[in-house]
Amino acid sequence: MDENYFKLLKEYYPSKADIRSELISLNAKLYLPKGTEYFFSDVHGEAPAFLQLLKSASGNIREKISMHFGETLLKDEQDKLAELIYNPKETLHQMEINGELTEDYLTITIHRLISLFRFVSTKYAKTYVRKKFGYLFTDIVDELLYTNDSEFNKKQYYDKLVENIVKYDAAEEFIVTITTLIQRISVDKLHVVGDIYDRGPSPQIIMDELLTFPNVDIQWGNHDIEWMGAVAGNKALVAACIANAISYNNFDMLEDGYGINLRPLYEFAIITYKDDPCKLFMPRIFDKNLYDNISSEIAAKMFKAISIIRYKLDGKLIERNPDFSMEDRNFLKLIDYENMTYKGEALKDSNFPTVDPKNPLKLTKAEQTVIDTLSLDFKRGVKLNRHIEFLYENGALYKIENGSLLFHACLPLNKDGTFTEVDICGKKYKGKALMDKFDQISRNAYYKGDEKSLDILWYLFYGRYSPLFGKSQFSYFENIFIENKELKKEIYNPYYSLSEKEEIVDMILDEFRVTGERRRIVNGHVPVKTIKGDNPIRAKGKLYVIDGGISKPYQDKTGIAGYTLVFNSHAVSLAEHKNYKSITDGVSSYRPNIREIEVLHPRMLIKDTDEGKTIRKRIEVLEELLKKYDNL
Ligand SMILES: O=P(O)(O)OC[C@H]1O[C@](O)(COP(=O)(O)O)[C@@H](O)[C@@H]1O
Ligand SMILES: [Mn+2]
Repeated sequence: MDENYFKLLKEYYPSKADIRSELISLNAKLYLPKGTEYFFSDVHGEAPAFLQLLKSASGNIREKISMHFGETLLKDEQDKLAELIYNPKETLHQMEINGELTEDYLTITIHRLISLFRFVSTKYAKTYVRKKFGYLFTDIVDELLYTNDSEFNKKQYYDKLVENIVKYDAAEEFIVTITTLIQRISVDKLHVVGDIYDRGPSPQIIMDELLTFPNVDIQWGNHDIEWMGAVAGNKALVAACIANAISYNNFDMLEDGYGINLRPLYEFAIITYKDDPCKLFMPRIFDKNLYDNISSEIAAKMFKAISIIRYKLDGKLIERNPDFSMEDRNFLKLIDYENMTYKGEALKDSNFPTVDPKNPLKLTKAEQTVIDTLSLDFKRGVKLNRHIEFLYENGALYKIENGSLLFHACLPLNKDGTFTEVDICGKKYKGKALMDKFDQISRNAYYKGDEKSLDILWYLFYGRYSPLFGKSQFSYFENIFIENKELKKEIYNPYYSLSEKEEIVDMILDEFRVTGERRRIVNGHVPVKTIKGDNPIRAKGKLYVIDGGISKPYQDKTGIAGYTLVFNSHAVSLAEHKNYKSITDGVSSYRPNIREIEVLHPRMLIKDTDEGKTIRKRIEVLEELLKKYDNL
């Protein structure tokens, strides 16, 4: 490192004492226990369940309450305290209505919350805990937290602080502050292994929450890249987002949540498909819209209208990208319009008023207007753009941290277990290089608006060798129009059977240079069918697949409401969530089944983590600075 570097660094440390003080705390920090990492995946727009799991730290806060108050509070009181921590505003509001918000209650509750906060934050350094403080009540929280009320000299001071919080009507705000802190300190890091978008009704609420979270990373899923591509300017992906959303009746999300004006599509659909009942396009309704109620009959017309537009745009994209080798997915070109068949199978619906058999990919003028206006809303939507930007800034195709290699779906493999070479713009990539290339292209699409990169985002959503998709085809056309199951089959990439083997997982971890005694891959994407005996733990514990179906439409298939992975200083554990209702209804008493999978002996300290490595490097540099200090 050259002199200039140290000269610059010296400006941050006005005296040698400053460096020494930093060195002392850094060296000590290495011996604190590692913070708790939470891994979620495939939350698919299910905001209430996700928020519940996040706020309760997958049930961990309830566990802490019972550890701390097990001998002094009845179970019912513990539940109530948990409920207050998860949803402070709503709980206090309800108590006020019930006339339960007495001064006594507020005083006792503040004491309890402080005591719990002290308990959950003991494993962290004071500086770390302080960093989590917001801007409200900072000094008061600090005093209460680090003053022991049993210290005789300070008892009165401590009690007066709490008393005056209540007296000056600040109790409710204070409770909200301290409960948020308890939540924040219980989850040090959040990893979302993809698929925040599609199916469920409110991905925008999940994103709003993630935006407030101090330490979160996202490994993009195929459904995220679809939305990212749409916002970046890929019209075929705009059509896909709208079609997926309407097929699940997510009108509130589109119009109220993201301000996407559906009026042009609506008008176009009711005119064009006036006498067509669009039976095959009825939306699947799991959640009712509160603000934007549209009848299923109209929704079906809109779904069909945008689907035809989608197939046309897909077809054109496939044509202009022969290197994608996706001609067999060019539905409208493959239809035999005389016999109304597709790949030899009869079409269940053959009313295509806007398709010209001689030029099936040509959008009518009205269709063009519809997709142009929708695309403009994707481009301009302030909230949507903030969310997508957040995905770009805090996300990537994969991440490596503390021995975990995280990616959403797969790494394309050949049947013999070797990495599949994928042709991108005339050059072949495989393994880690393939992931890095796709990552870079995803950013070029958004930040530079590069046309080819925009088309590659489409490929990442649907493509045969996309590491985000991992299947032979996405049967969104066949599922609607064709009876024959053979044509609908989506065949998984060999990754899915091969990754059951430890040596394959080791090979992938080696490829990504993930070292260490304990290392693992964490994936989402494929629902783990627990009812059928599927196991989320594979390859002798080196691969976890945590898509267990927080997504409501998938719970019949999985039998549960998903998995979350928790990695704290004691163990890597798998939390199995029973069902959606048990998460969102049993709010306060909710505790998932927790299985400890990798037990860590001795307890894992910061020095054993990636953060520890960074700290050690800092120490090295600071020690060097100290040596040179007088001569700089
Ligand atoms: O049940 P839906 O919503 O129609 O989705 C089914 C489609 O979703 C996919 O599974 C992709 O979505 P996932 O990434 O959530 O698995 C396709 O392979 C499949 O055709
Ligand atoms: Mn997925």
